[in-house]
Amino acid sequence: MPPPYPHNASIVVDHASKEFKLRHHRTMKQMTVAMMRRQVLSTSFRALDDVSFTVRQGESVGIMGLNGSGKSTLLKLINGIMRPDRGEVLTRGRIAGLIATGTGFHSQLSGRDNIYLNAAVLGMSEAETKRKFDSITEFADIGQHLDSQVGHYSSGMTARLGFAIAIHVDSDIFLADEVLAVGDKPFKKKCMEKMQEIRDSGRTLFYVSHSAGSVRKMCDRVIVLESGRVGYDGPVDEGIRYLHYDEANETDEELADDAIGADI
Ligand SMILES: Nc1ncnc2c1ncn2[C@@H]1O[C@H](COP(=O)(O)OP(=O)(O)OP(=O)(O)O)[C@@H](O)[C@H]1O
Repeated sequence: MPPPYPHNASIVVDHASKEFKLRHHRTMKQMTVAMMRRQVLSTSFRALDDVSFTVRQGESVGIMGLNGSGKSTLLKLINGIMRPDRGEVLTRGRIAGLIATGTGFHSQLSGRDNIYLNAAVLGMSEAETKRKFDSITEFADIGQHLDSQVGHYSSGMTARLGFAIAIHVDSDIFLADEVLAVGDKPFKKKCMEKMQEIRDSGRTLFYVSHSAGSVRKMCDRVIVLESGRVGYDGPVDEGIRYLHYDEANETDEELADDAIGADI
């Protein structure tokens, strides 16, 4: 990462913005009619608006905020799936993680074949994948479904396989988006333990979550996004207070996640 960025920076987001176009008409016919009537065909919508922060190597950062506030978009910029329209997003080292369940999977291939395919996409050699294969399948714990096509997997099974592969990539930065959203309780607990291990190994952890409990357990800093802007960036407890995510407002699901967070 070139100067003026700090030498120990792992992720630098520098005045980054990302816009999407919202089309108001879906079909060619609707668009033609709208054009003839001189109506607006689309409007721009800023999902991320002048976002800046730096994450040091080894920091674990929780990304929180309401639905649609731009968390996944931010992860996609960091992962390199998307580029910012303005500003810069720089990362140092190898990135792994689960940012959208099932991305990179080929639905007609078996779980077994997808492990090799997905691992290769994430930069693992065939020999490395072979070496780690048993450990990956043990973590995913999808049993006899390993040889069924992934298109027939439940969302939880797809997430299990995706997460199991991602944690076996030797990365410097680990991105996790809602990994706990679809897994069952034992799997959520296993994921949390694994992410704690990742954090304790000195890798950078970037963790999107709505669960105050798991962020409290996992992270030493919280960034809160509000309509695409950084609303808060600082210590975890204050961030959670900023969001008013106190126990009184939490759903059963969040309380269950908190319990898992407290378990480990
Ligand atoms: N490819 C896209 N095209 C158009 N709009 C998009 C696209 N991707 C995201 N958006 C919009 O950008 C906004 C931010 O979306 P994003 O998925 O980043 O939010 P989020 O904070 O991760 O939400 P959630 O908590 O619901 O997962 C949303 O309004 C969403 O509709």
